[in-house]
Amino acid sequence: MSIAVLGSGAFGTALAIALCSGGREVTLWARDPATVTAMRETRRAPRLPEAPLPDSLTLTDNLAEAARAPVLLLSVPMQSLSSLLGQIDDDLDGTALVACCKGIDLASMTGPSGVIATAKPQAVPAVLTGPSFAKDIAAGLPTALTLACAEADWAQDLQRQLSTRSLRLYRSDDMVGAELGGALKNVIAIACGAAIGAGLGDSARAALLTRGFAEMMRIAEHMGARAETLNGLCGLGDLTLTCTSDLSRNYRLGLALGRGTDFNPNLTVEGAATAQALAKIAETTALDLPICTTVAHLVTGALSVSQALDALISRPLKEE
Ligand SMILES: NC(=O)C1=CN([C@@H]2O[C@H](COP(=O)(O)OP(=O)(O)OC[C@H]3O[C@@H](n4cnc5c(N)ncnc54)[C@H](O)[C@@H]3O)[C@@H](O)[C@H]2O)C=CC1
Ligand SMILES: O=C(CO)COP(=O)(O)O
Repeated sequence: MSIAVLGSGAFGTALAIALCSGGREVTLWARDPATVTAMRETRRAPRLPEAPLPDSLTLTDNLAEAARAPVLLLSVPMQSLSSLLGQIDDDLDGTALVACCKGIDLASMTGPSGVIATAKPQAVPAVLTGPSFAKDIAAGLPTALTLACAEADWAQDLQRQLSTRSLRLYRSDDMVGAELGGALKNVIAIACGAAIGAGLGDSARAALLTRGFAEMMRIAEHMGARAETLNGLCGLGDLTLTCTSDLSRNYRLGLALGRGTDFNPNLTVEGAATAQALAKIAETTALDLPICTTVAHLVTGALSVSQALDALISRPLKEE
């Protein structure tokens, strides 16, 4: 059984480490040859330096070679997925492309499964998502994720191939629901971080998390996802983790905005772009998305934290 992970960031590295258990043949691809050389020498990856790379893990900067594996885990940031797939000449007929990124592509306004379907229509798209920090997966701590694939045989096969003793995958055929859960929770996590950073307290965070989840459900229904999917690991599960942990970069961006402190611009914060996509959707549909649109204005600086909170709190009273 051979698997290639494309993208050597924190998440790709963690997945590659976890999958090396159980005798799988795993390759980790990074785009930068110098990074690959350094990883070979140090057996560490720059975005997850605390985790040693197993001896059995193959490291490469050769994309065409890595892409020959029958299962490819796509672990680059959402806005880079389309360009990554465009660099692979092969049409990947019958290859399983498992998206591990969380967000909405701003160019196509679709999630990862839509990007895959456009770039590689002959491939089998799937989504791996749910509450999990790279650090925990790499350390072998217990983690449960959603593996979504519309093709039943593939879903079962991938679930088996990608589960380990510490990584427990639940199966779903609702790819849109699974990928929306992962994308949308990041936006709500920014809002929750901002509330805590501004000193508004845990009760305000619980309100944002719950009303944010109501917005996630509205968007999911509009996009044809099933409510039960969002109630699972990839929706409610990941929302809970990301809105309550300092390990989350989305939450930490919110904290920095709330506190008025600096934030490292080199960190991957998927919720910032996803919020812009949601603001566009709110503009062009009748969907009521006050928290998501407020976050969109907050991250661009169009609203200050106090203006954002005023805008939310002064909305007309309504039924829950
Ligand atoms: N870090 C985590 O705990 C988790 C991350 N994710 C998701 O995984 C995705 C990737 O995130 P991280 O690995 O954390 O990010 P990261 O910031 O640690 O790494 C991103 C990696 O992608 C590479 N990259 C960027 N553009 C590229 C391109 N065009 N071609 C090839 N490589 C490119 C960068 O060089 C870097 O190695 C995100 O969508 C994130 O939401 C999902 C679950 C957990
Ligand atoms: O998706 C994640 C946890 O499930 C990681 O969260 P951040 O991208 O906010 O760090």
